[in-house]
Amino acid sequence: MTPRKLVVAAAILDDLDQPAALLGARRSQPEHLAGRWEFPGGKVEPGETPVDALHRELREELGVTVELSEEVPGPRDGAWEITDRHVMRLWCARVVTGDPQPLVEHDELRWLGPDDLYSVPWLDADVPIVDAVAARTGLTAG
Ligand SMILES: Nc1nc2c([nH]c(=O)n2[C@H]2C[C@H](O)[C@@H](COP(=O)(O)OP(=O)(O)OP(=O)(O)O)O2)c(=O)[nH]1
Repeated sequence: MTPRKLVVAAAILDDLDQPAALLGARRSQPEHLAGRWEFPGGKVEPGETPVDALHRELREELGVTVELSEEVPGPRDGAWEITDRHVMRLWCARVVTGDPQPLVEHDELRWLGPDDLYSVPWLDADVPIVDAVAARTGLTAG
């Protein structure tokens, strides 16, 4: 069996101590994923560490540098099963420099507060991960 590729992504929060909003990103490609929302990130390239890959992806996709905080672990050795070919690791983050823009792969970004966290059509695999981020960070309504 071919090992699944590792995708790294960020739950970008407006504030790491008292988060009130999570940054969602709408995919513009490929066609079968276009219009669905996800955590910005991408695949780890050979020779790259997961954390280096995440910083690179966020620079390329959103034009920002970030500070990473805790990882949000998934059930498969700390990773989340997102497709039959990919697993994903996810870290909480905050923007340090730059104003996030949908530069490549996305056509819209939106800060989602507790009341509208599920108002966008997340990729199916991301829904339980959004739940985990909300529970872990206290980003929940009320
Ligand atoms: N970046 C990112 N990808 C996600 C998330 N949730 C989720 O199911 N995916 C899926 C979408 C893609 O099928 C896969 C990786 O996305 P990608 O754009 O970096 O890679 P890709 O489709 O070119 O991958 P590949 O077929 O060439 O191996 O992970 C998420 O929250 N963020």
